[in-house]
Amino acid sequence: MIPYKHEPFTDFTNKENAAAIQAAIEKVNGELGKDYPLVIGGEKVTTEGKITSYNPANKEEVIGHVSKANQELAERAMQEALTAFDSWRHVDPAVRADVLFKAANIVRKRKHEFSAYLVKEAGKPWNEADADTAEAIDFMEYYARQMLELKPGKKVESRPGEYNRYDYIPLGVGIVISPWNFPFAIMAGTAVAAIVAGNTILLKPASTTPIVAAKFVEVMEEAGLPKGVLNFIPGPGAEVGDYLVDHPKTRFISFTGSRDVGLRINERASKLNDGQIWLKRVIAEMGGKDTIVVDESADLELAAQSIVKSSFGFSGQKCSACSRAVIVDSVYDTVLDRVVELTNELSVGNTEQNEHFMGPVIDAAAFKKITSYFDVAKEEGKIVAGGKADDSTGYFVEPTVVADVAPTARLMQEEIFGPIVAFTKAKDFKEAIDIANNTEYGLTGAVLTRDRSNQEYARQNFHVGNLYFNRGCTGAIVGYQPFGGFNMSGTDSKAGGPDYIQLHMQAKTTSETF
Ligand SMILES: NC(=O)c1ccc[n+]([C@@H]2O[C@H](COP(=O)([O-])OP(=O)(O)OC[C@H]3O[C@@H](n4cnc5c(N)ncnc54)[C@H](O)[C@@H]3O)[C@@H](O)[C@H]2O)c1
Ligand SMILES: N[C@@H](CCC=O)C(=O)O
Repeated sequence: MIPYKHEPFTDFTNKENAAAIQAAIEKVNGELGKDYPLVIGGEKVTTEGKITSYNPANKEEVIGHVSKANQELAERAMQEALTAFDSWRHVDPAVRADVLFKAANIVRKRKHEFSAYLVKEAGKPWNEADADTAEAIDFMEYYARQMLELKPGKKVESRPGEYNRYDYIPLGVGIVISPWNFPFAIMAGTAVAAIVAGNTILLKPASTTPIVAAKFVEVMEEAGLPKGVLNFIPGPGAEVGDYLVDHPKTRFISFTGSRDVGLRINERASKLNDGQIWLKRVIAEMGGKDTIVVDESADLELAAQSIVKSSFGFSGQKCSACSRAVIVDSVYDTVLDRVVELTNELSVGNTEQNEHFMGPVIDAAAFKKITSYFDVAKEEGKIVAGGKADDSTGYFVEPTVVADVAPTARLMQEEIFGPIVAFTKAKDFKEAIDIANNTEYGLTGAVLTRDRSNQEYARQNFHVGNLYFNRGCTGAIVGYQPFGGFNMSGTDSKAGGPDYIQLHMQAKTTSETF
């Protein structure tokens, strides 16, 4: 077994690589508008009602149509998943891991094609699409190895005349509900973790990005996953989601998305329904309101670069994105001025060619929500860069910097999920950390400092699941920086970490007396 190493990112300044992704985008352009079925018990099911996926950079362009599940089809998928569980749970974990290794290799060979779909369907710039695809490969490679490690169980002690074992067994049927912002990595990662652990699943991707999910389902079939283990049921969250969350045979729910939907799922899952004989397990990775703190000892150029990259990468549409910069008084103006300079250099546009740092935001609803914060920004601070938007062809929002915002202002508290960063001044480092902690979230954060005592103070007191020093707060790598947050950011499941697979399993003690 080759030791796990994360999939390298593609260097698109290399002409061959640039030509390869361009060719993949051309190929995808030739496939636009196709129909994709549901997959239930291995059977391809086409429905009359469809979810249509559009290019957010070009509102008129249809990426594809996906059949739409309703409650009846969701029930059929549940029955297929229950049947498949009876056999899949007994399949040797090494064989289950092999399916993931093979799938990772299939994706690796078609890497740019997947990234091209992410460019077209989610509006990702090339580098962000490439990172999303690389992360999907990483999840498959990493969780497969994790399962092999767990296969023999964990060591427990035995007394003379006694043989004790501690083994992990799967849970049952899981509902995997994924967001649109990492339409490949998070969707595939949450699905394969559940599957390799021996569970069967119903996968409900976000309705804005179902095509890349449909492509992934094809890969899993090609990799040899038996029928009924992965059932693909895109559909409206409220209708299909609620039905399956409430279902008495649902054993666990793996959800990644917003705070409000996560809370709804958590609440509904806690209610006992007729025929239910277990407590449902909920894995919920939710929103963020992430802060970068800069003190007076920091490399201020690095600080400015880190804030810009973390705030505006993929148009700020990451749960990890920096949306608050808390800067100590003495260097506030210097950092703010440099961030404004760097922000003014960024370009926004269609990312089909590699010309723009930022593409569109995902859809009309996101555009409306994000731009509504421009008025809030004018009330609560001063817009010093950006502040304009254009939805005539696609949903383009300028990267926006808002200065002099109070720590408790809406702009500093609410998840905007777009390219807007608010700046706040702190009188000293301790106050900066207090401000960083004053939201209900606790996902990521970064501290730029050369002062070791400040760094250690932050390590102990900055309450986030992923804390970074002297870099930005986005871009966790599977197996290197396990990812998940505290408080309203979710259950801190730490995707891509050594404890993740176990969340999809239960431990069984057996004790034999001789
Ligand atoms: N913590 C993390 O790891 C992480 C990662 C990515 C995104 N996010 C968060 O996700 C959000 C953005 O994604 P989004 O807009 O897709 O989130 P969302 O909550 O609107 O949707 C997420 C998924 O839930 C489904 N859904 C909606 N209503 C449902 C219901 N009643 N029952 C079951 N499922 C339902 C949606 O269809 C979608 O598939 C942001 O808040 C972001 O911070 C968190
Ligand atoms: N894991 C990603 C964020 C996922 C949420 O959107 C990061 O670390 O930037």
